[in-house]
Amino acid sequence: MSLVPAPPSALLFLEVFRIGFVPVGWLDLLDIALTAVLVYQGYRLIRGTIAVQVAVALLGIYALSEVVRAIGLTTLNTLFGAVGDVFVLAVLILFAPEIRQALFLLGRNPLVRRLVTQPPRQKITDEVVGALREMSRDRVGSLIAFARSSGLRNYVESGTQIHAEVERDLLTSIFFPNSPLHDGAVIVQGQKIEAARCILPVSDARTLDPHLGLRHRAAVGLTERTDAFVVVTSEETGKISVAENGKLDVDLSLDEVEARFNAAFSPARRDDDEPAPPAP
Ligand SMILES: Nc1ncnc2c1ncn2[C@@H]1O[C@H](COP(=O)(O)OP(=O)(O)OP(=O)(O)O)[C@@H](O)[C@H]1O
Repeated sequence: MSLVPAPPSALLFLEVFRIGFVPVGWLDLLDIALTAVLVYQGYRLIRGTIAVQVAVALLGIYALSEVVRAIGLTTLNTLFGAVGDVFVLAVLILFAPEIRQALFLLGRNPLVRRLVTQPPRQKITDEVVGALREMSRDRVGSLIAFARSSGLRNYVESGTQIHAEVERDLLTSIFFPNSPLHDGAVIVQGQKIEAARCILPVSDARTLDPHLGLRHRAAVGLTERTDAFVVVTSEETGKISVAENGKLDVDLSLDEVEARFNAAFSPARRDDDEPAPPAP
């Protein structure tokens, strides 16, 4: 009895049909489909260029070498063998521009981009902290809500849709006092500023400082109903506050805000997050 485990391909091989006495399995079908896609994409890439003629010539040489080998022409076979040794190198050199373009296109594929690029969270943090620094210094009132697991669609729809990158200059322009969008809240979902001028639910919690105005109460109100993370700059004092889980922390430094932001969006934190308390 053999103790050597069967190769995975043998385990996965499930016969679908037979061509004569040759069994065809799911793996073969997958293999054929992937090869077809690859060849088709390669063809699309070089279609209409001189590379087509080069590819045809190379295929011709390859076919000829196989014929020569099959019928046993020794001298020619040795010659083609020598060519075969440098075949891969020749393909790489001859098709360098096409290969570069294919890799470039592959890198632009959203699926691959997701795998190979870091999520730009740090960039968002930097942009937001930069905007908060400016708005706090210039005493510009602002209210920015960051969606986490609870969707904020209802609130997004109450405002003006933007769907733009999170950038410091855009945030400061939105909240600039003369801007038509400065009233209300900005909502960030994922990597985008989804909307501005959004109306958030106002908290009437008696535990809040009675001097707090509507901007801060709206920040708390949203976090009572959802697990959003909200930052506020006060127009009156320039202080920066963070609202989370129905609580407001006032007068935080930029470093503290950054730490809170990073903690709120770290994957570990998301997993152990308590659900937001129900709306009162
Ligand atoms: N429900 C709401 N949703 C979103 N934004 C709101 C809401 N209510 C008020 N605001 C925003 O808050 C602004 C009013 O701020 P108010 O002065 O009452 O608050 P505050 O908490 O004292 O803030 P600040 O310290 O900046 O003055 C409004 O101009 C508006 O932009």
